[in-house]
Amino acid sequence: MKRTDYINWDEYFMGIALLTAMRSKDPSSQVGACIVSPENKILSLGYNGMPIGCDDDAMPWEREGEPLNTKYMYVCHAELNAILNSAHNNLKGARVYVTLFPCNECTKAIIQSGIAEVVYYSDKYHDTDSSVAARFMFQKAGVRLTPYQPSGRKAELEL
Ligand SMILES: Nc1nc(=O)n([C@H]2C[C@H](O)[C@@H](COP(=O)(O)O)O2)cc1CO
Ligand SMILES: [Zn+2]
Repeated sequence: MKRTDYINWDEYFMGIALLTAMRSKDPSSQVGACIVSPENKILSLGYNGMPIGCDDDAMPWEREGEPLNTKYMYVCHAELNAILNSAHNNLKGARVYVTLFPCNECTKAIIQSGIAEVVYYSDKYHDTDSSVAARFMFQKAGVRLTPYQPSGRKAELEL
C-alpha cells in the first residue's frame, strides 16, 4: 500500500519557496517565489537579492536613510527574479507561490507574463499603498489571489 503522509502540492511548492528564500542576504525580509505550470511542473525559482554583478558586500542593506544608501534602490524582488529566470518558459496559466504578497511593481510583471494565480504566505504589508495597488491590478486582470493555508506540518532538513 502507498504512503499516505506525503506532502501535498501546495506544501511542496510553498516549501520550496520557503527554502529558496533562505538564500536571501536581506537581514529583515527573506522572500522566495516558485512558479509552477498547470501540470505541477516547477518552471522557475527566485529570491530577493542584488542584481548579478553587484557585490552583496558592496551594496547597502539598510531600510532607512538617504534613498541611495538603502537596499530599496537596488534589490531585485523574488517574484521578478523568478520571472526573469524563466525567460525560456511560457508562464501562461502558471501559478506563483510566494512567501510574501507581491508589490505593485512585481504585480505588473506577474500580470504581463500570463501568470493566472498567486498563492501567498505572509501578507505583512497588506495595508500599504503598494499592496492596495497590487490587489487592484490583480483584480482587474483576473489573476486569482489565494492565501496559503498553513498545514501545520513541520519539515526538518539536515543540511
Ligand atoms: N513581495 C516582495 N518580494 C520581495 O522580494 N521583497 C523584498 C524587497 C526587500 O529585499 C525585502 C523587503 O524588505 P523590508 O522592507 O521588509 O525590510 O523583500 C519585498 C516584497 C514586498 O512586497
Ligand atoms: Zn516586488
